[in-house]
Amino acid sequence: MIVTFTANPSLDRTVALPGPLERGEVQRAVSVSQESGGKGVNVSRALVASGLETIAVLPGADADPVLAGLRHDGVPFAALPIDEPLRTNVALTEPGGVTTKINEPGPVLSEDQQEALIKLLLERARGASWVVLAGSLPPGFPADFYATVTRRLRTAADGGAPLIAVDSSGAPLVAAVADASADGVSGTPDLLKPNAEELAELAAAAGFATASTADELEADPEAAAAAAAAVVRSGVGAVLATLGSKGAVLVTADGAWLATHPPVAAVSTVGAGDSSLAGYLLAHGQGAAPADCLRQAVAHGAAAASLPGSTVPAVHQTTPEAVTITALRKD
Ligand SMILES: O=P(O)(O)OC[C@@]1(O)O[C@H](CO)[C@@H](O)[C@@H]1O
Repeated sequence: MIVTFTANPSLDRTVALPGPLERGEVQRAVSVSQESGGKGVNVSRALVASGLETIAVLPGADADPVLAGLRHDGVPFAALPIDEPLRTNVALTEPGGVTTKINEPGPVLSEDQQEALIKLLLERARGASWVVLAGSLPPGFPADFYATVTRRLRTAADGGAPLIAVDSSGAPLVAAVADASADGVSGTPDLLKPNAEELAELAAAAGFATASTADELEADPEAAAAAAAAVVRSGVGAVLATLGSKGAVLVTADGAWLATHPPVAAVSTVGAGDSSLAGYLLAHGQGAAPADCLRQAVAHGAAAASLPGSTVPAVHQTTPEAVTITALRKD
C-alpha cells in the first residue's frame, strides 16, 4: 500500500490555447478540462491507473469538486473535512506542449486542522510500504512541516516504518532536507524527487554545490548527479531528479544513473514529475534494481507528457524498453 499526502490539493483546470500565449490579449480557448490534482493526488491517480493499492490523504469538504473527481475516478481517499474550498490551479497549454501554470495559494488551515491532518495520515499510513509527502504547503503551515511529519511517521511506526518520499519546492523542500535528527529520529526522506529547478534551488540554499541554474542542470546530467550526490551525502536516502525532456538522474549511496527516453510529442507536462515518481514506486514495489526503478520513472514521465492536462498514464501506456540507462560518476 502506498499512501500519498497532499496538504494543498487542487482542482486542475487545463485551458488549451489555439497558438502561443499572448500576454495582454484576449484569446479563445480551444477546449477546457478539469481534473482532481495536487502532487500526491496525481501519484495516487497514476498508481490506481496501474492497479496498485493506494490511498490519498488530503483536506477537503465532502462536496468539494476535488473529492467528487476522486470518487468519479475511483481513487481511494481519506479527507479531513474543512470549511474553505480547495484551490483551483490553471494550466494554459499551447500546441507543442508549452505549458503556463498559475497555482493559487490554497485555503488557510488552523493549527488544530494541521494536527488533525497529521493524525489522519498516521492512522492511514499504518502498514504502508511508502508514504509520499508531496506539493506545496497551504498558507500558514510551518516550513519544516514535512520533516515533522516524517519524524512522527517513523516514531509512530514502532518498527516497520514506511519509506518516505518527498516532492516539494521552496522553503518546505529546503527544510525537508536540512532537518537534523531529534530524539534520534531523522526527519530527512528516503527518497527526494526534485525537478531541475528545485535541485538548483536546493543546491544554492544548502550550499551543496557550485551554483548551477536549472537550465545548466538539465543540460548537464553529470552536474545534476553531482548536486544530487551532495544531497545524498547530507542524509537523504536517494535523489530522483527529473530533468524534463532530458530524462532523469537517480543517485543513491551506491551509484548514479542517467535515463533518457526518445523524444515524445509533448501535449502537457503537468503531472509528468508525479507520474515519474509513481513509475519509480511501481518498479520499486516489484523489487526492481535502482536503475530499473529509474527506467520506469522516465517511461512514466514521457508517457504523461504525451497526454493532455494532468492525465496520468497506466503502466501499459509506457515504453520502458525505449529508455537508455547510463551509469554516471556521482562525485
Ligand atoms: O502548487 P504545488 O503544490 O507545488 O503544485 C500543484 C500542482 O501544480 O502540482 C501538480 C503537478 O505536479 C498539479 O496537479 C498541481 O496543480
